[in-house]
Amino acid sequence: MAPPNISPEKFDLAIRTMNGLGISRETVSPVLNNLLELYDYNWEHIEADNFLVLAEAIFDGPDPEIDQEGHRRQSHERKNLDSSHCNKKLKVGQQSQKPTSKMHRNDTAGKLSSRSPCEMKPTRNQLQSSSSRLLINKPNMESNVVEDTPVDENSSALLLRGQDIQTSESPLAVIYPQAEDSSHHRGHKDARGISGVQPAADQNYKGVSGSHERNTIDACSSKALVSSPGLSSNFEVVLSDTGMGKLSFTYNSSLANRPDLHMPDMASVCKEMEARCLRKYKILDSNFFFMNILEDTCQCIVDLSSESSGPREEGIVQIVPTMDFLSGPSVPKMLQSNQASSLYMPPNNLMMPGGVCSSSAVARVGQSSSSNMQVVKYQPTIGANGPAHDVSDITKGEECVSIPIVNEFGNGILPSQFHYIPHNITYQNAYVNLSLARVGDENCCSDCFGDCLARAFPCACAADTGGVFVYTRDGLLTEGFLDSCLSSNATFQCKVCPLERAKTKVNPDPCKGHLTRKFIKECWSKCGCNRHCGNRVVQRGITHHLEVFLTSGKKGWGLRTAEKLPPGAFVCEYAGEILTNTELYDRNKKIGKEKHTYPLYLDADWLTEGLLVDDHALCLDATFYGNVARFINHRCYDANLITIPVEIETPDHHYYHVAFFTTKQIEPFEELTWDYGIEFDDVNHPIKAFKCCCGSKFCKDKKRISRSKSRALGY
Ligand SMILES: C[S@@+](CC[C@H](N)C(=O)[O-])C[C@H]1O[C@@H](n2cnc3c(N)ncnc32)[C@H](O)[C@@H]1O
Repeated sequence: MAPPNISPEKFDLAIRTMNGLGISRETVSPVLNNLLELYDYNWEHIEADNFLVLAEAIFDGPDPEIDQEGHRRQSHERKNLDSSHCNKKLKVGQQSQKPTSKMHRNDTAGKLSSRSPCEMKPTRNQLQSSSSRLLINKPNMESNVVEDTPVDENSSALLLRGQDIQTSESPLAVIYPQAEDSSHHRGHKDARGISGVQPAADQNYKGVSGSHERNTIDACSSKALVSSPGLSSNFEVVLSDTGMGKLSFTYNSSLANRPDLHMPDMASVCKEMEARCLRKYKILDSNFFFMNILEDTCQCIVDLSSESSGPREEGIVQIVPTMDFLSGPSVPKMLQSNQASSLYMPPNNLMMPGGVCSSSAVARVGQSSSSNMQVVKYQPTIGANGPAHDVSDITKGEECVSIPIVNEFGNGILPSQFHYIPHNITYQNAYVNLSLARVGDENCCSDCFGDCLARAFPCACAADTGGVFVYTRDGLLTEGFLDSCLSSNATFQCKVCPLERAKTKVNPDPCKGHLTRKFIKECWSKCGCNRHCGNRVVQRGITHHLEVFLTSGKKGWGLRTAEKLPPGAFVCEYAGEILTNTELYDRNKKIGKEKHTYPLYLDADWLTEGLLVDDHALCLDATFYGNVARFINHRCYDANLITIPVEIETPDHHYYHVAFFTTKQIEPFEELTWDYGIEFDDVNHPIKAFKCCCGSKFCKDKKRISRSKSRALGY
């Protein structure tokens, strides 16, 4: 009961606030009474900072009697400390001058010293420096415990959250070993397999949340890690050649002595973290891998640690050894631990716990324990982490129509990751002059209105195509134009083309020649017509129903139409990053010959470009940023699509669009194909040609044909 001479409301509030910390009324009452007496029933000091003085007085007591419920709540709270709490703890640790486990050690809870109230009231700094037992946090409205407590939400007052398990040692990260029930991980992994299917992931999340509550890991940071050499309780993520950067996950030293201590394997930690991220941060992306976060963190440190303002060196960080459970294209290439020493030289002078070790020791670490991770420099691969696919619409709403991903094999496989872009975007050095000033009167029809195709006479925009529009009123290519495109397959041997000129430098191959191309010239924004003008087809984007589908053969993914298409119909343009040829060579060198890449030279007018050099010649690369065209597979000669260069916003043909049109009528669910113009016997090409499975009777891949003939003959 509150003494009669004090406000029962205030007394109750103090009790409730302490209750919120798991401290019983029986414990609080005598301490509060003593405090009131000490402070002459002046509530101001006691109420300050959400009864900080009261809580401190209780915790400074010899044996604060915390009731069973309080214990339960406290341990529950401890297990649920999230990283934001830990960050606050970090601040506390940084401010700390000399950690002591208690304030006023000689005082007792029930009998406070006779110092004056001013002397008695600990300053916030004092309190913080005493925080090795007290975790101090702002009111956390997410916690049930604190929610019960009336707290001024606007107040930045600190709230004591009960006794903390922290010791005065403050490891960079503390991982409490848990006996894991792995069953829920399996569920999570399964959910990951069906990318983009949100309900499944969500279901799984609900299913495992209870067990996660019990297994929550405290991960607090406060100051530099003091790790014991030889102690096997470390995860190491070492960065950079010099070993200057390092992520280290180490057991709290008090736990390191526990007999049941064991280092969980990294795979389990990653799985658990993925489950937690799903639960806590609602990361439903089925392609989310915790290892990628670690890798990104390392990459970020590497990036920020360099003063160089040069272009970002991607993929500098690689984590070894392999994490078998992490498979799929989004995962950075993980090396098998036994490959680590042979394929990738570990960095010299790698910092290890307790000092610098030799590279052979590092190699041993890489090979020996799945708990240790090294990060070594390697040949960059670009775009290791990519966005997840939306299986219902790979375009993510970027096009006027949805284009689903269809896998009829039920194996859950999805296309490799890339960023969907409906239009080309410059990568870095490519120069595309889009200025209005460059579009002269002869290159636009500013005096037109409405639909140019409705005019009695073709406008200026038809001049390039012989004074006739190439489109019909139905939005199809005219038969005449389509035929002329199909028949203009003569190649020209260019003596001055960028490929030829560059052959002694990066690319040693002589130019094999290019097709002479007919251009489409569309009306554009500088014209007077409207967006629905019949001479604007490609720029309006995809209109037909298409599907990205997994082919039954060895071609991987392909593109097909879901509707019947007439000849001359626009399907899509080839969208990707606009690169200079030099950038493409560099990129391909890094990617390696074996990987799928999606480049396309913008070579349709190289003949008239004069002394075009590789730094200026352009190409499109849809490997990392692209649209559905990147899925169109090759077919030798009798493909049902043709690419046609399209001039829209730039009057010269240095940069242009590449559009796919149907060459014939195409039935619903027929695969869309185009002839890449590949020379399958060209062994010198920087990109190794695939084994063609186009199925055409005109197939150019002679090796494949002889192989299949041999098979048919039983050799
Ligand atoms: C532009 S991508 C086409 C999309 C690719 N199939 C995919 O799964 O992402 C080109 C790659 O597809 C494969 N490909 C395309 N046409 C093929 C064909 N006729 N036979 C075998 N593989 C083919 C080759 O691996 C080639 O490098």
